[in-house]
Amino acid sequence: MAEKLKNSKIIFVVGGPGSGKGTQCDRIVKQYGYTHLSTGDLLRAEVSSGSDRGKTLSAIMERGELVPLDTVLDMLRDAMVAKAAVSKGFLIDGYPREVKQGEEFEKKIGAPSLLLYVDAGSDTMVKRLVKRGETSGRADDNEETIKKRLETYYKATEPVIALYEGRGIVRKRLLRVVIGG
Ligand SMILES: Nc1ccn([C@H]2C[C@H](O)[C@@H](COP(=O)(O)OP(=O)(O)OP(=O)(O)O)O2)c(=O)n1
Ligand SMILES: Nc1nc2c(ncn2[C@@H]2O[C@H](COP(=O)(O)OP(=O)(O)O)[C@@H](O)[C@H]2O)c(=O)[nH]1
Ligand SMILES: [Mg+2]
Repeated sequence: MAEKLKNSKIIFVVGGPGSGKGTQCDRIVKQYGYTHLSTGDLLRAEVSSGSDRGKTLSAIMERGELVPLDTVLDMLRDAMVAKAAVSKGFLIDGYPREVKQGEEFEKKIGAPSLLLYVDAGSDTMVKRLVKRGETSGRADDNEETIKKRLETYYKATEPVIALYEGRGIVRKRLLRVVIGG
């Protein structure tokens, strides 16, 4: 199945909760026409479907914890395969959330050519999320869950950035030349 994805360009978009990943991805899609896949959105779609799996996921997300690796990776791969034929490249928003997620992705799908790091201070992230919570309807945009999400981010996700920095593919801004036009 992953055969179809062999030549796909992949960009990981990583940053804390509320750092602006979704906002940056929308801008990149408008300019470059990449396919934006947010793993958080894929998970929320499963929750809204009302399935048993969705109910388990929703409880994990409300605790601000990470969903089991295989669940996210299967959903992500299915979504990528569905778009492979028409996509110029993929913006994978909110993934990997932990080093292991990155390793498994590379084994099953392929290596990213770039990691876009969306950086924001924790006070800024909290303020934005509380504000977004006024209208987002998201069960995890409340102060208690936001605190947990930040803890999870600093503990599990920041090491992902260090890993890819070691490979020299982390960028804080996207240059036109990098994304190829
Ligand atoms: N690879 C992933 C992606 C998401 N999640 C879970 C934990 C997150 O807290 C929740 C929501 O994911 P989002 O990416 O939507 O969450 P963020 O906290 O980054 O918020 P945002 O929409 O602001 O990016 O889903 C996960 O376990 N594994
Ligand atoms: N002031 C300001 N707000 C932003 C910026 N980028 C995103 N936001 C807001 O911050 C909130 C979180 O952004 P979002 O893109 O959903 O972040 P994500 O959680 O990383 O996907 C939203 O309400 C955005 O409107 C920015 O550059 N400046
Ligand atoms: Mg988002």
